[in-house]
Order: sequence, then C-alpha cells, then structure tokens
Amino acid sequence: MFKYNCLNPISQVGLDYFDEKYEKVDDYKDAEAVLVRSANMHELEIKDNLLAVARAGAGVNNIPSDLCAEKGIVVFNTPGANANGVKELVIAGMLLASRDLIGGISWVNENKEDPNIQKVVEKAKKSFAGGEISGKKLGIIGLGAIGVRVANAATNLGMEVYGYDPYISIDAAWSLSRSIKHIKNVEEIYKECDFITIHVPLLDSTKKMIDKSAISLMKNDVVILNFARDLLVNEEDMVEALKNGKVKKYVTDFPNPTVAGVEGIIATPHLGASTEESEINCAKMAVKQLKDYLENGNIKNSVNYPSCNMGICTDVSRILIFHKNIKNMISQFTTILGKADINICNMTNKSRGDSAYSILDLDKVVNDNVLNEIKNIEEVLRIRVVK
Ligand SMILES: NC(=O)C1=CN([C@@H]2O[C@H](COP(=O)(O)OP(=O)(O)OC[C@H]3O[C@@H](n4cnc5c(N)ncnc54)[C@H](O)[C@@H]3O)[C@@H](O)[C@H]2O)C=CC1
Ligand SMILES: O=C(O)CCC(=O)C(=O)O
Repeated sequence: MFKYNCLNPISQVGLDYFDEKYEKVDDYKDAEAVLVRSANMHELEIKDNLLAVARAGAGVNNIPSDLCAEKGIVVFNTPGANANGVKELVIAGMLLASRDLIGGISWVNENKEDPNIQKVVEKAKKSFAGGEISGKKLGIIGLGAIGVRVANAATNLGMEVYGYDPYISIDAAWSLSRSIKHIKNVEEIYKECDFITIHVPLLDSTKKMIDKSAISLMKNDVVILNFARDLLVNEEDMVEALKNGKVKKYVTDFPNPTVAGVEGIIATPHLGASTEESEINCAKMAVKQLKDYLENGNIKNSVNYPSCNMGICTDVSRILIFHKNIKNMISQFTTILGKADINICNMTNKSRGDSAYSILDLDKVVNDNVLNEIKNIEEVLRIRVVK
C-alpha cells in the first residue's frame, strides 16, 4: 500500500487512476508520494519516507528538486499538459491589452440603470476603442509547450511572429509553423515587436530578464505579457516604464503588491492552467507517472532524475538504486550481488548531472544483509525493492 497526499486540490479524474494499492492521507508527513500544484514545498520539511513528488503542471520553482535528488526522491512534472489553457489566456491577454474590453464592460455595468443606455452607448464607446492584433509583430521568448502553441495560434490570427529559444527541443522545432521568424538574438525581439510574451522557466539565468535595460531597447507603446512567473520581470522597472509611457500595458498572471491595481497593468489571479481540461490532463499524467515509478521504478518526465524504462519486471526481483554519478558504482553493485550468488538478468543505468539511477532485475530475492551492504556504499543515496 502506498500513501499519497495532495498539497493542492488535484482533479479527481486523475486521482481515480489510483487503485486499491493506494491510500490518500491527510498529513503530508505520512506520504510516500505527493501531488502538488503551486504550494511552496521549500517551506516544508522533506522527510526521508518521501519517495516521489509529482507537480501537476510545468513550473517546478516551488519544489526543492536538488535537495530531493540528494535524498533519492524523484520529482516529476507534466510537460505540455496545461499548455493549451495557458495559450488561450495569452491570446485573451493580447486582446484585453488591445481593446478596452475591461473599461467597456465596466461602463455598461455602471450605466445599467440608465433608461437611455442604448442611445448613450453610441457616444460613450469611442473611449473604449482600440487596435487589432492582426498585422502586429509578436515576439515570443521561450518556445516550449506554451510558446509554440502561442506562436502557431498568433500566426493564424494574422500576427507576424518572432521566436527566440536558444535551447529549443527538436519536437518543439518540428511543431512550429514555418512562418515564424527564428530570432538568434533576443534584442531583435525587444527592438522589433509590438507585443512580447515570455514563456521560459524561472531559473537563476532567467530571473529578472525583463528589466530596465531590456525595456529601454523596446518600441514605445510595447505590450508585455507574463504568464510564466513574476520574478522573470523586474516589476519595479516595469511600473516605472508604464508611468513614463514607454510600455503601454503589462499583462501578468501573477498579482503581487507591486503590480496589483497599477494603471496599465492587467493582472489575472494565476489562471493560466485553471481550466477543467488542463487540470484533468495534469492530474492524469501526474498520477500515471507516479504509479509507474512507485510500482515499477520507471521514470518519465522527471526534472531531477533521468528517464529510465524497464517495463514491468518479469524476473524474480527488481531493485532500484539512486547513487552519485561517479565511476565504479556498477562494479560495486555487481560484486556484492555476485558474492551473494545473485544474477543480474537485466539492468539499466542512467545519469543526470550529479545523480545516477540504476534498475536491476535479479534471479533471486535480495535479503536485508545484501541490501544493507549496497546501501552502506557511501555514494548510494537510496535503495528500493519494487519486487
Ligand atoms: N500561468 C500559469 O498558470 C502557467 C505558467 N507556466 C509557466 O510557464 C513556463 C513555461 O511553460 P512550458 O512552455 O510548459 O515549459 P517548457 O519547458 O515546455 O518550455 C520552456 C522553454 O523555455 C526555453 N528557455 C529556457 N531558458 C530560456 C532563455 N533564457 N531564453 C529563451 N528560452 C529559454 C526552453 O528551451 C524551453 O523550450 C513554466 O516554466 C511555468 O513557469 C506554465 C504553465 C501554467
Ligand atoms: O497549477 C496551477 O494552477 C499553476 C500552473 C503553473 O503555474 C505551472 O504549471 O507552472
């Protein structure tokens, strides 16, 4: 029986994939597996009984993934599962920044008691006129699951799209419409585009990437959209640029005391992935990945351990070893198992950064003495028996 806990509400459609081998627990500290959306796990104690964390979403800046790797805890995310939800909100954000829909709707609500509203509206509406997005230049920074979808959708809406991503994956490059202009220097986006949207992860290298100096290169009246993370933008610089008229609108999905209520800022309450479809997709993917790892040791879409798939074990036993990515580890495992008269029928070993992971299918059950001998190797972080 595996115990799991949900740190945020997770779609029941996904949780229903857990069968009788799983029990939901109320206390995070008792769980071997955790499902999380935006809860800040940096504030929680990472207990030794925890085996895996599944982020039902894309961004993992709320999870101490490196610390988890050191403890042999696998952290998963669900790439692309909520990307369509975010894409649609980005398109809405561009439209809200171009047409004063918010002002116009407020006007109607404020004048709802006026019996002449039908007449007055024709005079009043000129205050809410705007521009069209078709024909405008859109710069996209980060062409992953969301960036590619935004690029293709904006192209279909008649925008001229510039895309920048020095680390673009082959899959993303194949999915991108051919009409998107490939930009090699982000400054070209700053200088050329009427709308700029960022879709990169929050990393040390991307933190505050949109700051005073980036904004100074941009066109006057630029619209900047941030549906990725607030810390990607130096928001004090952004507020200043809105005040002095350089930036026309800042559309953000991350309200905080710096941006909430500021003129020229359109803020939504972190709604990018809040659609029924995205929540179901994320929950299903997260639960499937957790189950395959907990029951078989297979890893797919982890952000701190390598992908590894040995299917379902058809031999007598399967052990999983998390260890440091250094030489002579495998030879130590084979020596200990060989001494115990255990044959390795099948194995795989993969590494990612400082961490490595081995799955070993064996012809005998491993006793506690042998397991302890492997566990006591200094560079072994964790060992698990799944069969
Ligand atoms: N508002 C919301 O509710 C949501 C926000 N997000 C945020 O959006 C981010 C992106 O999500 P996805 O597209 O699903 O992730 P992804 O991992 O598919 O794409 C990120 C892309 O950014 C690129 N990249 C990394 N550093 C870069 C740099 N310095 N310059 C240009 N490109 C760079 C990567 O190569 C990758 O292609 C997430 O990390 C998350 O923070 C994601 C989903 C929902
Ligand atoms: O779960 C959510 O609503 C947040 C989604 C998000 O920000 C992400 O997937 O990175």
